Amino acid sequence: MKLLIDAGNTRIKWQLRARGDVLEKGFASLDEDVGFKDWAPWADAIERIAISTVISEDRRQHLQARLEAACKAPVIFHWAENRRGKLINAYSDATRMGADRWHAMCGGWQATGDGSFAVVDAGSAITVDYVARSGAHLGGYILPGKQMMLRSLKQDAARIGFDSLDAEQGSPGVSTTECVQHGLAWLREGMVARLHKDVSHFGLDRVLVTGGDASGLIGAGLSAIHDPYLVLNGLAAVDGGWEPE
Ligand SMILES: Nc1ncnc2c1ncn2[C@@H]1O[C@H](COP(=O)(O)OP(=O)(O)O)[C@@H](O)[C@H]1O
Ligand SMILES: CC(C)(COP(=O)(O)O)[C@@H](O)C(=O)NCCC(=O)O
Ligand SMILES: [K+]
Repeated sequence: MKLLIDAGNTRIKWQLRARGDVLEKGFASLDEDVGFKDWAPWADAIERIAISTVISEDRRQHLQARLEAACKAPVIFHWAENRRGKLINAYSDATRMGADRWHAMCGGWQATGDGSFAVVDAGSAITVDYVARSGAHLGGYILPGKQMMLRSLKQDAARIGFDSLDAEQGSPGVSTTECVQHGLAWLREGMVARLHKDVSHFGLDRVLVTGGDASGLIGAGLSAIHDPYLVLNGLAAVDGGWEPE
């Protein structure tokens, strides 16, 4: 049995797999013991732990130590690579790319076969990456995520005080709360429109979306396949021995 972990800046996503089948899965806050309790019953049966992460080196070491204390299995970290199979990273220095972006692209490639695709990961930050049918990564974007935007408005402007409000509409707001929350919806709509334009411009066959705020983008009209575990699918393929050609 294998434990797969995608440790992002906000949450970890995990799955227990045996012979490729997903037996258990879940989300947990990185700073709580929730995930550990969830998979504790299987601790003795876990033979290997594979991790894709973008957290700081301090937090990474802490996570590794906790896993090693809870489980005898080896802990293996996988990072972004120059290439894997036909998939070729556009970064000249692949070590600078977030492992989650690379593994999401690997998951997209596995799901799409020889098709081209866009991957959107709406997590702490939002990332967008485009992959051509040949497997060439065309590049991507990094944007602040929903909570990051709200936090920066609250922290960096003295007189923006607002409440939470799950605004789906981008109509002009008539209070601070509405202006901020409708502003987010407005930005989402703009992002979705631009993404659809790029999909047509680059002739991409499909869009895959993941991350905690994926449903917000779908609500704003994003035409995409939603897979909350996309990064883990790519990680599983890489850890399972999918050969870099
Ligand atoms: N239960 C939840 N806990 C934390 N964030 C959540 C939750 N549900 C949805 N979200 C949203 O998901 C985002 C984090 O997405 P996630 O994919 O877990 O990020 P990361 O990969 O950076 O850890 C947050 O910005 C938040 O808006
Ligand atoms: C952009 C990210 C912060 C997204 O991570 P997340 O928000 O999902 O936790 C992460 O992929 C990262 O730290 N990337 C390193 C820079 C790069 O990819 O170029
Ligand atoms: K992520």
